[in-house]
Amino acid sequence: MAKVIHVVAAAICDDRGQVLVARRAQSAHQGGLWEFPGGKVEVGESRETALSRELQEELGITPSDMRPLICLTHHYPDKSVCLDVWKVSAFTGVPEGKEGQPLAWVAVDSLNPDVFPAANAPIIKAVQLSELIAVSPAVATHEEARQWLKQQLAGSAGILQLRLPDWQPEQRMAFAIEHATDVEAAGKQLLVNVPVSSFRVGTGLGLHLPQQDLMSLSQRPVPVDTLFTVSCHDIKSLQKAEAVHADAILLGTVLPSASHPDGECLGWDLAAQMISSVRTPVYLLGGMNSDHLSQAWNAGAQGVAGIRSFL
Ligand SMILES: Nc1nc2c([nH]c(=O)n2[C@H]2C[C@H](O)[C@@H](COP(=O)(O)OP(=O)(O)OP(=O)(O)O)O2)c(=O)[nH]1
Ligand SMILES: [Mg+2]
Repeated sequence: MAKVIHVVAAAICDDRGQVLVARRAQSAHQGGLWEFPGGKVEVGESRETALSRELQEELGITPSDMRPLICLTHHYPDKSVCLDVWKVSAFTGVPEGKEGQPLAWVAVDSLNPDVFPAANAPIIKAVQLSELIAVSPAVATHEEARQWLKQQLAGSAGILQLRLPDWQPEQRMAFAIEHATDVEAAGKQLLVNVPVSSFRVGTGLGLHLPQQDLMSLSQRPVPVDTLFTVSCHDIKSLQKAEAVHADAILLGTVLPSASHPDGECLGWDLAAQMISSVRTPVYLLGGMNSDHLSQAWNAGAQGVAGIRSFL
C-alpha cells in the first residue's frame, strides 16, 4: 500500500464561534474544495513546527495557543493522508490568503461537509463538539435530576447525558423532553440514554446508546441532524460505532473511578492506541475530570466524559 502522507492542519477558532477556512486551488489535490489551512509535514519536522510553518506560509500568522483536536487517516483513490488537525485559539498576525486562496470565517455550526474533502466529515464534527460531556449520576427522584441539570446548565460541559439507570426509559425520555428547551437555551446539547425504540426524533434531543445496544444495530438509528453517541469498551464496538456512523464515542474505562473502583481499566496507552484506530471523535471515560483534558488531547481524544467529576 502507498505511503500515508502526514498532513497537519488547523481549526483556527475565534471567541465568536467561528472557524477560518480556505479554498484549495483548482489545480491542487481535492481542488476547489474548502479546507482547514495546513500542509505536509517535512522530514525531521515536529507536528507543532510543521503547523506553525504552514500557517506562516499560507496565512502569514503564527499560532500562540494550539492543541491537538483530531487525527485520522483517509484513503483517497489516488493517495492516503493522515490528517493531524489542531485547534488554534490564539495567533499573532492578520490572516491573508498568501497563495491567493480565498478565506472565510464561518460559524462552526454552519460548516457544510459537502464543500470539504471527503476526509473532513469527522473533523467538522470534532470542531463542532464540546470537549466535556457530563453524565448524570444515578439519582432516584425528579427533584434530584432537576438539581443536577440546573447545576450543569451553569457548568462547563457542552454536552449533558441523561443516564438515570434506575428510571424507566419512558420516564427518562419524558424528563429529557421536558427540559430540552432549557438546555438548548443554555447553548448545550442534551443526550438521552434510552433504547432506540423509546427515542423520539425531532425533539431537539440526541441519542446515546450503551455498547450492548450499539452492537445490535445494522445502521445509524437517527437522522444526521440528531446527535448520536455510543459507549465502547473494546475494538469490536469501536468498529461498529464507525460502521453505523456514530457522531462520537465514549471510550472507557480509562482509569479506576468511584463507579468502577477495581475493575479492568484500559490505561492511557491502550486508550490512545484504540483512539488511533478510528476516525470518529472519542471522549475518554472513567476516572476523568477536566484536569485530564490535556492528557486526553495528547492521547488523540476529543475530550473527557464523567459522572462525578463535573458536579
Ligand atoms: N490542509 C488540508 N489538507 C487536507 C484537508 N482535507 C484533506 O483531505 N486534505 C488533503 C488534501 C491534500 O492531499 C493534503 C494536504 O496537502 P496540501 O496540498 O495542503 O499540502 P501543502 O500545503 O504542503 O502543499 P504543497 O506544498 O504540496 O503544494 O491533505 C484539510 O482540511 N486541510
Ligand atoms: Mg496546504
